[in-house]
Amino acid sequence: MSRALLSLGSNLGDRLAFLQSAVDAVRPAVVAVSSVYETKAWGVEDQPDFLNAVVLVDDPARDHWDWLRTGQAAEQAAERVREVRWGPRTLDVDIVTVDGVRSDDPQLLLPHPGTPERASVLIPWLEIEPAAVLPGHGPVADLLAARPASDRDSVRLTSFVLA
Ligand SMILES: Nc1ncnc2c1ncn2[C@@H]1O[C@H](COP(=O)(O)OP(=O)(O)OP(=O)(O)O)[C@@H](O)[C@H]1O
Ligand SMILES: Nc1nc2c(c(=O)[nH]1)N=C(CO)CN2
Repeated sequence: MSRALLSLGSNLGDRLAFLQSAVDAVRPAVVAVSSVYETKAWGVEDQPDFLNAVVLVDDPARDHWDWLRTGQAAEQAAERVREVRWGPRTLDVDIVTVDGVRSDDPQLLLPHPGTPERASVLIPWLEIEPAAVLPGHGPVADLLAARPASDRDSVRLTSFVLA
């Protein structure tokens, strides 16, 4: 069993199409896909708004490294150019959690260390798993409640739909 939560982000080009391409890359394993949210950029703030979503996947045949490779292949297919840390990108696929796996390998940190601070991940995650728990950090609802209101307000539900 390997159940993973992937976070998807795009702020360059046809953002919705790039998010859809990531969902397509994991299609047979998809358990749930969140709505699409438009979010103010964190990290490097002077860049276009992102579209963000999360997808829950399950495939007993895959381990956490397989999910990383799949995400990176989707990023490459989106012709992502790696330039600035936290800078603009056609597609970002982060592996948020894989079962209860903890990893401090820099190639695959699990859970993804940015998660507790990112309303752009916590809000869509709660939408599809209201009782979600981030291993080592506690209930996702509590993590979101701990964020300043400005963070929560920087995430807006859109009417875009991922198929
Ligand atoms: N949980 C993870 N999910 C995806 N990539 C990870 C994870 N942990 C470590 N990495 C590594 O991070 C690198 C990718 O970094 P990337 O350029 O996407 O960072 P970023 O998206 O700018 O920042 P952040 O990781 O804080 O969202 C890859 O080399 C990958 O191996
Ligand atoms: N709102 C938002 N901001 C970001 C995002 C993202 O997905 N959403 N990804 C980044 C690069 O990792 C940098 N900043």
